[in-house]
Amino acid sequence: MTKLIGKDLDDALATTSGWTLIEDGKRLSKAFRFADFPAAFAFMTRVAMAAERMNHHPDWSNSYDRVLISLTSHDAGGLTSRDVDLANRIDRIAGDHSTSSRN
Ligand SMILES: C[C@H](O)[C@H](O)[C@H]1CNC2=NC(N)=NC(=O)C2=N1
Repeated sequence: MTKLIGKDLDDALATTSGWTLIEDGKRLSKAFRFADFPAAFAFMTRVAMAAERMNHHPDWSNSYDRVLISLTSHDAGGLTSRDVDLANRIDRIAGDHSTSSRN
């Protein structure tokens, strides 16, 4: 899988919503907030199953009703289409859990 840089990275990011580039464009990051811990953990459970199906996994942390997610392709040392696909999949799942998401 080739690393996304420059215009290819910009074009791919244009398909995502609310994700922030960090670490010199090597990682995408987004913070989510849910109604409570059970809602946050239900979201994480669904994302975990999607990640396992895609064989592409997030780096994330959870504090009560908040989940902080960052995505990178460890084997490519930067961002690939897998990260963009997973970001969009995560947003669809979050939408099902009526969250207020922000960077
Ligand atoms: C062995 C397994 O296929 C690899 O470790 C996969 C698993 N999930 C992964 N997830 C992410 N984010 N980056 C990877 O390089 C990666 N590699």
